[in-house]
Amino acid sequence: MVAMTVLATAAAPPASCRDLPWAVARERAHAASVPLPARQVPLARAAGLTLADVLRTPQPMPGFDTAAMDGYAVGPGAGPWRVRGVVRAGDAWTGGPLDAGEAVEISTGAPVPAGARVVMPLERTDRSGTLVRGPALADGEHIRRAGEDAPAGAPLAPAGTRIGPALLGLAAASGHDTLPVRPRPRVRVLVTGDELTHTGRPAPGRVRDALGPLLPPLVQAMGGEITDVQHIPDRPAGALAAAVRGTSYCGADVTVVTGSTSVGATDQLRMLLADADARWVADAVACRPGHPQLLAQLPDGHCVVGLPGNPYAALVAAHTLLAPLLAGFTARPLPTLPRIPLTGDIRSAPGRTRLIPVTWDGTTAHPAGGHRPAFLHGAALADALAAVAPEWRQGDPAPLILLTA
Ligand SMILES: Nc1nc2c(c(=O)[nH]1)N[C@H]1C(S)=C(S)[C@@H](COP(=O)(O)OP(=O)(O)OC[C@H]3O[C@@H](n4cnc5c(N)ncnc54)[C@H](O)[C@@H]3O)O[C@H]1N2
Ligand code: MOO
Repeated sequence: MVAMTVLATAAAPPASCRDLPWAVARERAHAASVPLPARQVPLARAAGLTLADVLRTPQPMPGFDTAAMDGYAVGPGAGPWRVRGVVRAGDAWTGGPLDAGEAVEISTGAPVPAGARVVMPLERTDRSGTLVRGPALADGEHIRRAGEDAPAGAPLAPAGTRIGPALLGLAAASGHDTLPVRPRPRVRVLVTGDELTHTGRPAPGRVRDALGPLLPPLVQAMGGEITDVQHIPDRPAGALAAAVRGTSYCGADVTVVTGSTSVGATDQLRMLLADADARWVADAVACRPGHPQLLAQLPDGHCVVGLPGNPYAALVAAHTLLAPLLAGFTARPLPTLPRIPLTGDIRSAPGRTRLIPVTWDGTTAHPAGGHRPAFLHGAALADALAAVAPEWRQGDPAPLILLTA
């Protein structure tokens, strides 16, 4: 908990973190967080989390010589082969090695008896009584040898990998029941703005809160977890400071404050952070929209992200500062952004990176729709946000942040 009394020495943000270039702001936000302690969780609770340690297979994969086709495992020789028995998936063959001229009927996934040279697919064989004939095949055909995908101890995935469905299946296939993970960083949201309403159509002068509904799924897609969305009145002054302080930040690792980043009478965030002797990471970013966004750390390390009240500006700012910060909490690398040719009715901005919602047809990106700071129309239809640098020219590639939420 941090005392937030007004200090005569309250520090203004240093010039070194003011108006950061957009790419630098992402890097600084990523470097600002310390990875959360690792814990072991069952596979069923690991989806979407981040691997905290290298994943190795404790056993060879496959674990035994396995038939890759339904048919016959045959020993040496050109045939015909005498069928000695049947092995189905899940069986253990106890009949000893196959000698020259011997075969077993076998199912896909069954253990191949020692001595088998190949598995012949059923549809390429001709059986008569206990004798089976088949084509000449190269040694080992249709047999998956033990350890040929990965020997015991082989690394399967590095620390920092996001745990998706395929990784869960791979972990299970190699014999793991639990995984070492970084938990989701916990994020609470404080929505400010006395003009905001939360249901129905807003009356004249009132504005419907767009960020309360937008932020929880966005944070989830960025690898975090929302603990709480609170609505904080602008008046009386001091309500926001008290809410930020909260009781041990309500267990959150990050506090996101919306709608208090500007310089108006009710925009208290910068002042309360300065009063609390916060360490500034980013005090405004040279981008459009989203310029007044900020990131600071209270003396005990708790991170506070300020998102502008304009909803599209807030979305841009969340992708600029919050996503890299959350990646750092889980020791994920800062994502490298694909660079895709961009065309359309776009103007770059001198000295600033413009963030434009775009659709991407597989080769070229195009503007998706309206993207003034308060309007989410383009973003709602977009595949990605394109980061348009000041020097960008029509048709040049631009880095894309893919929108997965
Ligand atoms: N004198 C200056 N004024 C402003 C500047 C500036 O540099 N100097 N910057 C402008 C820019 S750019 C932005 S962005 C905003 C950021 O202001 P705040 O973060 O303090 O946000 P508010 O002023 O409270 O709100 C701005 C706008 O957004 C609406 N809003 C707020 N919260 C929500 C919400 N949850 N859902 C929907 N809409 C929301 C609010 O009603 C305002 O219309 O400052 C400019 N001013
Ligand atoms: O840049 Mo503000 O962030 O225009 O909406």
